[in-house]
Amino acid sequence: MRIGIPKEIKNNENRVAITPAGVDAFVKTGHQVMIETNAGLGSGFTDEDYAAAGATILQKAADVWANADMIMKVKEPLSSEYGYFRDGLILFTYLHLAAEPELTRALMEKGVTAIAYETVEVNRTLPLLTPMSEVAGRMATQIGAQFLEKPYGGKGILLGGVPGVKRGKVTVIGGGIVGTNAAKIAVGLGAQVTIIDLNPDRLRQLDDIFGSDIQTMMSSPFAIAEAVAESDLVVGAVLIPGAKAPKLVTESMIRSMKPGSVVVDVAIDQGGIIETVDRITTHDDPTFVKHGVVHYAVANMPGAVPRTSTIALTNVTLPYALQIANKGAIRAVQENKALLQGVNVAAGSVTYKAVADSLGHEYVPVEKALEKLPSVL
Ligand SMILES: NC(=O)C1=CN([C@@H]2O[C@H](COP(=O)(O)OP(=O)(O)OC[C@H]3O[C@@H](n4cnc5c(N)ncnc54)[C@H](O)[C@@H]3O)[C@@H](O)[C@H]2O)C=CC1
Ligand SMILES: CC(=O)C(=O)O
Repeated sequence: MRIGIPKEIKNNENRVAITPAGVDAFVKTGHQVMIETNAGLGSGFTDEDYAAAGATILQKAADVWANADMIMKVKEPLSSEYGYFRDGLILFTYLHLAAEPELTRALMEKGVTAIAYETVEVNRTLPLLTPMSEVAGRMATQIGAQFLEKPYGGKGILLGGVPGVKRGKVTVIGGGIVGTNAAKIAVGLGAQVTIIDLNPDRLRQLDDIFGSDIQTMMSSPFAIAEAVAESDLVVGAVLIPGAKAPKLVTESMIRSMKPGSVVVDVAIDQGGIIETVDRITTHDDPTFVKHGVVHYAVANMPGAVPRTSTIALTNVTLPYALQIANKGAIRAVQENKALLQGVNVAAGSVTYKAVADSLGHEYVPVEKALEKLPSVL
């Protein structure tokens, strides 16, 4: 199979979908890898590194897209890339389609087989989301702590306090991978940490992990309102796989926070859980202030630490990408249930139920959609 790796074009997105080690693995199993020039530079990998591993370096993104059977990316294609879509193309990347109606329509209209990293599922875990959630969770507290500083618009507190001065309060809503990692850093800084989740088993696990370092609370509008009002920093870390995120933090809850407090809505890639976050922000201009509260809503947080993130991401995506390359997309997803659950769009239909429901499209089970595809894929 011919695998194409374009350079990422999202604001400050310095990750790349493959490392030289990944190229080596593809080439050694008989595949061809084409990579856009300088695609890896932001992550510290040069064209020479990729060429030495056996990749062909192409000067233009258009040539990478046009010559590849499968495109591997990090972030969802932007509108300027929709023109590269074509019938039969396999796209393997983060997609977050519940928050991307136009992209979904373009993939459907052009007959792309779109496999989303974030919905590949193994035993109710999301192995291709996990490493980036680890990165974003850790960053969320680090970033929140920075924006609490006065020069960054915050109320001017140190989360850990100092002897004789109260510690700051951090509320993490959603105690999964992002939430646990945000809490880890917050506890490490010495903050007072509350984690809110809907799943009692998860709350028990968190209690076992953190002991008396944190407070756990069952999720309800009442509990969230109470915790948010008292918090210096709120981290939004809820996920309902594939679906648009529920708006759990309302505008009146944000109004109840003290001026200079900070909210970091990590779940923004699925639409966000904070009602007052009405736009995605970028690493260039990451915050805005509403009701006196600093809002951070960057949808590609790990893009700011690309070296760590590229290696962590490709560690988990490569084994699945190799299966697609070795067997073709149809047989690979038929033989691997985890990968099957990654298929969001195929043969012009939405094949992931939560995405179809969120966007009002008809849901077509993957197996049925695959019957319409030519067996060469
Ligand atoms: N902005 C960015 O750069 C990044 C964003 N993310 C996003 O962060 C979000 C969280 O991801 P993960 O932690 O990996 O998901 P996860 O599935 O590990 O955790 C989600 C948690 O939310 C909980 N939950 C569901 N409904 C809830 C409710 N009503 N109230 C409280 N908790 C609720 C679940 O029980 C689960 O524990 C996702 O949208 C993911 O895509 C992940 C990485 C980077
Ligand atoms: C998960 C995701 O969308 C990211 O790492 O950018």
